[in-house]
Amino acid sequence: MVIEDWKNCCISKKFPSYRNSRVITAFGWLVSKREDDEAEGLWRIRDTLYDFTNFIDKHPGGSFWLKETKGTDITELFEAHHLSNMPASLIESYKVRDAINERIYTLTMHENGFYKTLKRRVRDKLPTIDVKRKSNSDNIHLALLLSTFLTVVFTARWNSLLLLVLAGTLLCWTVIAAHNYFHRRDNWRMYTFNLAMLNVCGWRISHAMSHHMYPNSYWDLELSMFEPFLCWIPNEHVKTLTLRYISFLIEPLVYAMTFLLDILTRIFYSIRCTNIMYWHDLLTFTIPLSMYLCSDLTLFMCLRQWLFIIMVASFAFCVIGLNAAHHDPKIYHEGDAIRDDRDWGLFQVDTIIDRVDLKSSQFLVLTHFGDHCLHHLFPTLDHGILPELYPIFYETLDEFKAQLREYNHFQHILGQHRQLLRVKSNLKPPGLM
Ligand code: HEM
Repeated sequence: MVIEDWKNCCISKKFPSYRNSRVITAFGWLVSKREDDEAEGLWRIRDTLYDFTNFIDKHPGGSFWLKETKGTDITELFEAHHLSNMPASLIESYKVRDAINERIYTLTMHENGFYKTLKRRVRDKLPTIDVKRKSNSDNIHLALLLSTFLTVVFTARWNSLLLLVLAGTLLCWTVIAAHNYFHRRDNWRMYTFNLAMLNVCGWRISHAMSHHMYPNSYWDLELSMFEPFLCWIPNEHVKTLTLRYISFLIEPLVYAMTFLLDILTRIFYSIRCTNIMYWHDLLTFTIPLSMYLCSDLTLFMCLRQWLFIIMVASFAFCVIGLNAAHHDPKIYHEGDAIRDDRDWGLFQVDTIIDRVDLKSSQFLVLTHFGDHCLHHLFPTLDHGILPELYPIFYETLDEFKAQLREYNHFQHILGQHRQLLRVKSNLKPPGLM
């Protein structure tokens, strides 16, 4: 079979088959990953197959992670989600046999490579970090949650446009802060992510499993889910000339509709394929319900105001999220030249430019996807802890001749739009630009 050149994926030997589907969903991504990953119906870590069926319900991180990844290669997920050595020592007893075929992913995690070296240093540093920073995050999240509900109630009672916009913005910040929690073991805070029509399980797939593990590659759902409306892959086969310019016009609409489209796609997929709706999808209705119970508004008016709040939240979420770290012509995207050292951690560094203007405030970091590079490398760590890791992060980057790049928000917005226009691949890898 002849594979067109543009389908050569830089981090895997296969073009992900989910990209051939007409409707792209998080669960569809997992289904096709099971076909592509050479895991022979089991769980694959490096070149070994394991059967964790009896461990699913005992997994301290919650059953979701293992249940959903059966039949896939979990090498990167497994390494990035555990800092202690205990999980690695546990897997031996679940070993079945060696895999028949080679791993399809070409990223590496060698013991003396960048990621494993940094991870060892982070593991040693963690016991010395003040846990108060973690409870600060909890307090910020709780304050945001309460303010969101108070503001939606005041909005319904006083019918003010300003309050509607404020409610939408607070909802957006609550959702982003909730993202701090869904990368970890199951906890109540992660469900507050669902308040804006999104779903924590869907995002654990599209964000934690897909985007975090394979950012800016064909495997990254946070690229493919926005296509063809917004397309950041610098490739004329994926991004047509018309779309490059139309994307500028339709961008505000896409931003405002993202949350609504997320739930509509899940409903569509549930009707056409497999049900992926959960009891916690109902949590989003607590917002219109509080408006209805605490004001004299009719049900119709409450629903109208709620939709407006959701659209404001969606717009703010995209302004923050899509201009946070990953899109600029200097950032690695699928098709660009990649550095020779295929270390997974270095790949993360090359696909990110951090936000420099957030660093001074834990509130801003938590609500604006700050400290993004460290968060990608260690997703289960609280955002409050990450600043403490910079000295060892810089030291390790220097040793491996890599660099953490930083922009302010304005530079990111500019860069993201230049990336929407870019169709020529970078010929030099990010480290050598
Ligand atoms: C799909 C692969 C996996 C994912 C995404 C995953 C995810 C997680 C998460 C999110 C946590 C909680 C971390 C925290 O809140 O700090 C966790 C903890 C844990 N997991 Fe997993 N896990 C996976 C596979 C496994 C496997 C295969 C084992 C062992 C057989 C395992 C053993 C443990 C243990 C012992 C803990 C608690 C101690 C620790 O955090 O190191 N996990 N896991």
